[in-house]
Formats: sequence, C-alpha cells, structure tokens
Amino acid sequence: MQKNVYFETLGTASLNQLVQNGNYSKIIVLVDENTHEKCLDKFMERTPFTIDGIITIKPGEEHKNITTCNMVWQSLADFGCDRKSLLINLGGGVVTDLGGFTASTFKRGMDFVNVPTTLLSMVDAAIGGKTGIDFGVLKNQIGTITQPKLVLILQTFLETLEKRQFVSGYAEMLKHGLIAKHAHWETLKQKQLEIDADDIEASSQVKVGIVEQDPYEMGVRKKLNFGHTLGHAIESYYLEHLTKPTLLHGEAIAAGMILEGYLSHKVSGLSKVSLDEINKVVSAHFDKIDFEKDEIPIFIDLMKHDKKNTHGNINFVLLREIGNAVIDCKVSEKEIQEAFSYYMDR
Ligand SMILES: NC(=O)c1ccc[n+]([C@@H]2O[C@H](COP(=O)([O-])OP(=O)(O)OC[C@H]3O[C@@H](n4cnc5c(N)ncnc54)[C@H](O)[C@@H]3O)[C@@H](O)[C@H]2O)c1
Ligand SMILES: O=C(O)C(=O)C[C@@H](O)[C@H](O)[C@H](O)COP(=O)(O)O
Ligand SMILES: [Zn+2]
Repeated sequence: MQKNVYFETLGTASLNQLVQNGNYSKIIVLVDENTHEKCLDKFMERTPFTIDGIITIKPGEEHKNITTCNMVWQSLADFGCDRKSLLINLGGGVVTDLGGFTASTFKRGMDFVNVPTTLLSMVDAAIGGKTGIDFGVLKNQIGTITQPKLVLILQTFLETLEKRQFVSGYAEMLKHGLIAKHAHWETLKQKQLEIDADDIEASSQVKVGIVEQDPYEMGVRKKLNFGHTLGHAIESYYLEHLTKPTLLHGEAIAAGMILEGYLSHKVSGLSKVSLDEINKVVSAHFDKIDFEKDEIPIFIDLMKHDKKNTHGNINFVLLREIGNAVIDCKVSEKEIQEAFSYYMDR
C-alpha cells in the first residue's frame, strides 16, 4: 500500500499536486448537510482548483445505505463524471465510507480522496480503504477495499464538532492503543480528552501501520476489529429499534471493548488488573448502556453476520495484554452471557 495519509499544510499541498498532475475530467465534492455548512468553506479556502459539483447527502448512520448511493451515482452521472473524474469525500466516516464505495463502483472505479472532518474519521474511517454501506441495519455488509488516492487531515474541522462525536472518535483511539501500542494507551489514559495533533497522528499511524501489512484483512488487520464483534451487533440492534436512544459507532465500540476485554480475561490471558484498567478508562467517558437480559440472544444472532466469521464460527479479536491482540479466538455463549453480567454489574 502506498503511503497516502497527509496532514495540514503538507497535506493540502499534496492534494493540490494530485489534482494538478491528475488531469481530472471533473472534480466533485461529497458532503453531508452538516459538513456542507461547517466544513466546505474551510476546505475551499485551502484548495485553488475548480470544483465542478457538490453532492450533499443527509447526515447520520441511517443514511449509509443503498438509497443514498443511488442518489450519489445519479448525481455523478448528471455532472458528467467519467472514469477520469475525482470524488472528494469531505465528512465523517459515513461520508468517507459511502463516498468511497460509490466512487469505487462508479464506472467500475473512479479516484477518490478522503478529507475527514470528525476525530473518528481522522484516526480511523478515512484510512485503510474499507468502503461500504449498511444492508438493512447490518453494518458494512456491502463494500469494497479500495484505497483513496490521498487522505488529507486538517484539524481545523474539529473546531465545530460536537463533544459527543469527539468522544466517539476517542473510542477508536483507545482501541489503537489496546491492540497495538501500550504507550499510546498510556498517553490517552493520562491526557483523557485533551489530545493534540501528535496524538491524532500517532493514532492514525497505528492504523496505517497495520493496514500496510495486510490491506485485505487476511490476518493482522483483523486486530482493528477489537470491540467490533459485539460492538457492531449492539450498534445494529440500536439502529433497528428506533425507540432506543441513538448510539454512535464509537459508543457501541466502547461497550464492545469492555465486553471483549472481559472475554480476553477469560480466554486469552488478559490480567484482571488490565481488565479493571480498561473498564475504568472506558467507563470514564462512556455511559453504561442498559442492556436487558433477553437482548443478549439477539446480539448473538446479529454477530452471525460478522465479516470475520468462517465456516459458521464467530471469530473474536481478544487481548493478551494491553498493546497486544490476538485474532481468531472462539468463545462460548456462556462466556458471552458472563461478559454482559460483568458489564452490567460494574
Ligand atoms: N472504513 C473504516 O475503516 C471505518 C472505521 C471506523 C468507522 N467507520 C464508520 O464510520 C462511521 C462513523 O463515522 P463518524 O463517527 O465520523 O460519523 P458521521 O460521519 O456520521 O459524523 C458524525 C456527525 O458529525 C457531523 N460532522 C462531521 N464533521 C463535522 C464537523 N467538522 N463539524 C460539525 N459536524 C460534523 C456529521 O454530519 C454527523 O452528523 C460509521 O458508519 C462506522 O461504521 C468506518
Ligand atoms: O479498518 C479496519 O479494518 C477496521 O476494522 C476499523 C474499524 O474501526 C471500522 O469500524 C471498520 O469499518 C469495521 O470493519 P468491518 O469489516 O467489521 O465492517
Ligand atoms: Zn470502528
């Protein structure tokens, strides 16, 4: 995988260079309603090239679906885009996932660039080439692995991001520390939410480093899915039940990390001291979700759609210790029940 993640002034210069050298037939920017209002002007101030069209989608996970893709594909066609056009995805993970997917399939693939505007997309979603949409409420069931030509990270976008969204991104940063870099975990633990540009860069580099080794998720990349086996099931359940409060991706993953932290203690040798530490750090920023006992079988059923499954087995990513993850772990239903009891009784 080519190095393609750039920051601030150097990043802007790299994007401008890409556009200059790319001889693109059209340049289209994809935004959602919020990034249209809060981020588009800031982006355009930094980019001297002509933008031929703007496509605006509705914000939120509930719009990361095929209906929105149809609208985007139609708009690309209406703007006269061809294979030599460029789509710039300016937004959070919903825009970069969906924009990447529509670009990677339009005319069998046009170039795209990700300009992440949430903390979560800066350290995670915009990087690594997983593009996709939800299928019904099932997370990311349809998609491709296609690398963006470039990822441009500009911290200025965080100035308008709501605190709840910022904290959601912090969950994926904690995950990067837990799976691969103890020192990053320690820094985040100390600084809490007072993170700076160096921490954002360090977190994004954990992801870059793993994706470089295994872009198609044959092995080590699965580590980036820590907290997601249960986390995605919980997220899907909340998406399906509209009477439930909204649950952001990072919030679901935070719960998933405590649950899978418990499973790590039971199955893969994580010490009780480390489990307690994970619980303490995550709980300091994420409210407890009130799970009902009779919801657990539903989560287990939803996990059957996890993309890491093989031959009908659910494969978990668990921790041996903080900073060291192990893939393809099996756990019993009883252990999952126990994990929920641990989560609820903390
Ligand atoms: N492809 C990957 O590797 C990967 C990794 C992690 C998460 N994801 C996906 O990313 C999605 C979550 O991404 P997200 O948390 O960025 O959510 P999001 O894209 O829904 O953005 C969160 C909210 O913040 C708004 N927003 C975005 N930037 C803003 C800004 N600068 N100022 C004000 N408001 C702004 C958005 O309009 C939205 O309402 C999920 O669908 C998840 O599955 C993908
Ligand atoms: O990039 C990856 O690989 C990840 O697993 C990063 C996750 O944070 C992200 O939520 C990803 O979209 C989940 O992947 P999925 O294959 O389980 O949909
Ligand atoms: Zn994630």
